[in-house]
Amino acid sequence: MAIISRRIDQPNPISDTTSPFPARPSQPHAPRTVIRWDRSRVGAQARVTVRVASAPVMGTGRLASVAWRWVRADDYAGATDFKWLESIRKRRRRTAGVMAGAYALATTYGASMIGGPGALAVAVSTVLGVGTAVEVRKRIKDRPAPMVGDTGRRAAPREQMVVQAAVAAKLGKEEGMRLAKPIVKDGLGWSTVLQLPPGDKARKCLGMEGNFASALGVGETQVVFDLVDGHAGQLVIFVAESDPFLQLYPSPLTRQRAPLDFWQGVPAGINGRGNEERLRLVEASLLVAGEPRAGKSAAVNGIIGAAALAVTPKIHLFDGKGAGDHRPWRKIAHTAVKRNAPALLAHLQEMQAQMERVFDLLDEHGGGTKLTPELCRRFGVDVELTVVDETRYYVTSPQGDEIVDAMVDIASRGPAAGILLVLASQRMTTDAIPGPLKGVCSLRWAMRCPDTTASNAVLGQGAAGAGYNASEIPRTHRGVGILDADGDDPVKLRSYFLDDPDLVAVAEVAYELRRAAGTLPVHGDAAEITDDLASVILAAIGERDRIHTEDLIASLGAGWDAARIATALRPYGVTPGPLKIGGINRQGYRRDALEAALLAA
Ligand SMILES: Nc1ncnc2c1ncn2[C@@H]1O[C@H](COP(=O)(O)OP(=O)(O)OP(=O)(O)O)[C@@H](O)[C@H]1O
Repeated sequence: MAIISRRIDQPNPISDTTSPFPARPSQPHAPRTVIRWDRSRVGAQARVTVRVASAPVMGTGRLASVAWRWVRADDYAGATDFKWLESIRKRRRRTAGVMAGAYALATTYGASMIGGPGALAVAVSTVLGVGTAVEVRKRIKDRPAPMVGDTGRRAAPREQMVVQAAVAAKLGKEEGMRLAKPIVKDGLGWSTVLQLPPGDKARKCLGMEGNFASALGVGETQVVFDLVDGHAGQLVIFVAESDPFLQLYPSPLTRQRAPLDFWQGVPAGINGRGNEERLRLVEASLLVAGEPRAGKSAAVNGIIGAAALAVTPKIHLFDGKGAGDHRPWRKIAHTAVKRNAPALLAHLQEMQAQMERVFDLLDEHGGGTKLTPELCRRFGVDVELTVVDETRYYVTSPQGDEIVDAMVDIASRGPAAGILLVLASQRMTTDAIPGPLKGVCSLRWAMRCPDTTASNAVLGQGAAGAGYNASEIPRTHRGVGILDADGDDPVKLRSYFLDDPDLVAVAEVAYELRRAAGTLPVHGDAAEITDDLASVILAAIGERDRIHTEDLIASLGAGWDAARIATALRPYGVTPGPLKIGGINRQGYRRDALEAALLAA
């Protein structure tokens, strides 16, 4: 069904060469007569003639029908006081009778003045003229052409067009399809609520935005469907003026000059309706997946930036790709390790130990089952954010099984203790993101995926069928993804973007804020960041062949204790042993043992 009728200057379908008449032999020097038999034009002319001829009759009929409904007092059809209703009808019948009498009198008078047939013709044509005007006005109103707003730009379409587009897009049956709310200007577009025919479900329409956009004649990504709370048969339709996902949204973090409240959520990006989406990381672990160059690092950088500006969260970065995507954050990160699976395992085990400590604190102090900002201050603990980029590198390493077990534990129980996990992956296969791990990440962010299977692997089985398919995101829409937070319907958004200079600037502001708050990590300076904790320990041992654990702790600085050193070195098979230094026998470490283990790793 045509929704927006457009004038198309079609070529004459039956040209000279295809004429059904045999071509005349051309006569030299005689002007050639071309016979055009334009069937479509004849049809169009016939249609126009019928439409013009029918206008007076249809308009007069319409007038008569309105008059008749008025006399019958149909506008008071719902009234229950029949006596009162009958009095209205009586009054109207009288008025109609007076008007008909006046009309007859005027015609009779006209006939006596200008002659019978002439007066009759004037009387009839007056009525038909009014009828024609009514009909023409209605046809202009109903014409299915895009409305043009005051500014000359295309404004909201008419109700009828929206309903017709909904029918053409097969959102439901024609009968009973209507708008439940008027079309209103809504931000950078318009919106309305569609009432589906009884029995048709609005949820079924999710994912059919493309069909509707095609029927309406707008871009696929301009249309957003939303469900209406409390009504399964109504659908919110939003249509943006232009493609909201082609715009670049600079991150609001670039304007942040004061510590940010991480507990209020991380600004993630802008959805199809132009509204901001936030990620509540303190409630769940996040999985970000998508094909190469889809925008995972950009999304993750926004999260790290927010945590950095929040001043207190401790940030631990594990880069399985090794491309240095996290380089700007190293100044403020408590851990920044590249391609080192044993180091990740050690860190995860440390996070598990921290998780148990927090749960014990919560239990002992009866402070509830979840960490809150207030409890953080009371217990002197901080949120710990671990970001693992290119997870596949780690889960397929020799430590893979242990890493997956630790990740599953942290992803499922950690958020309540402020131990947060963000995993990013280019691959969605089970070797990259094992099933149990996927199951416990209740925040899932699918950037463009290569196919529906991959998209479902991130968003869950059946997500594509329910209208959420990240493989349908155009390749040009980098940074656009579908965010599925348990408990809410998934939402499409474009992440905020921090270009390289912005990243450096935000990291600089975060560094200063952390310095003022006294929350910079012990190394505190980019130059001191090494690839993993074992290297940090080796650097702290320095030129000494052997060192007692307590001297090593003093050398490493704040944030270190015997347990942390032991956890960091365990994956390398390095354990403390009794060492006699300066005549004192205590537990300590040998430099050569650690060097050998690091070389072998
Ligand atoms: N939200 C965004 N807005 C605008 N452009 C973006 C956005 N996100 C990503 N891009 C563009 O896409 C490019 C690739 O993004 P990014 O490096 O984040 O992808 P990736 O998925 O991490 O890639 P890889 O898997 O190869 O590491 C960026 O350099 C940037 O130009």
